[in-house]
Amino acid sequence: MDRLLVLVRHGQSEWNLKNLFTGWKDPGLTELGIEEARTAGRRLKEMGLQFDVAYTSDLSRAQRTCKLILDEIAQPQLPTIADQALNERDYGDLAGLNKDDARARWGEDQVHLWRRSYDVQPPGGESLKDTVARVLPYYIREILPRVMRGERVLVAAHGNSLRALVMVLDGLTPKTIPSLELATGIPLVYRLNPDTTVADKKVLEG
Ligand SMILES: O=C(O)[C@@H](CO)OP(=O)(O)O
Repeated sequence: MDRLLVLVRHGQSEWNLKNLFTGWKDPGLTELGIEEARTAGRRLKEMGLQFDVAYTSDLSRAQRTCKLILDEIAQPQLPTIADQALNERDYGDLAGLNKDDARARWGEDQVHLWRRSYDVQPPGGESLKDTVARVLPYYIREILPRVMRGERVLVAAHGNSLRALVMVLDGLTPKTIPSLELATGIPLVYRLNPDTTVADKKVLEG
């Protein structure tokens, strides 16, 4: 049985381009982001991958990425479930601020802690730990049972909601998670063992 789970971060957004903290704000994709999403779809197509269901967040950059991928793999009508549980980490009061301006104001180290540490919350927002606490139950309840039944599942979501999932799948720790960066539009192709651990992981880049 093929227990296939593919994770893809959305293509470049307008706010990625402007270097703004985004979180639950809802900017669209840039031209490059659209192209990255199409390229992700082409890579999945080259691997001969098809899906039984897709999951995405409540935010348009992930939904558009999902749609562009499904168009590319000729599955435009695939059942797609959008849920807030897969949204980006809520950046709280940082949302809309320029990341370089934030470094100038609060210092490189503090901004890095807010962006990449496991348990430091940005002001008014979620730490990665908080994000894991909402993404993981949704994964266990909604997504994992399908994968274990042999349904092939695509998840198009966000840098930090997917870092939360990859942390669990790859067995990363609060110490090792800060160095994990997920590039836009690069599919992570997982195959799971019958006990839900990872049998195989491929990163579809280049
Ligand atoms: O701004 C955001 O919401 C995220 C993803 O773009 O940024 P960061 O990489 O800083 O966590």
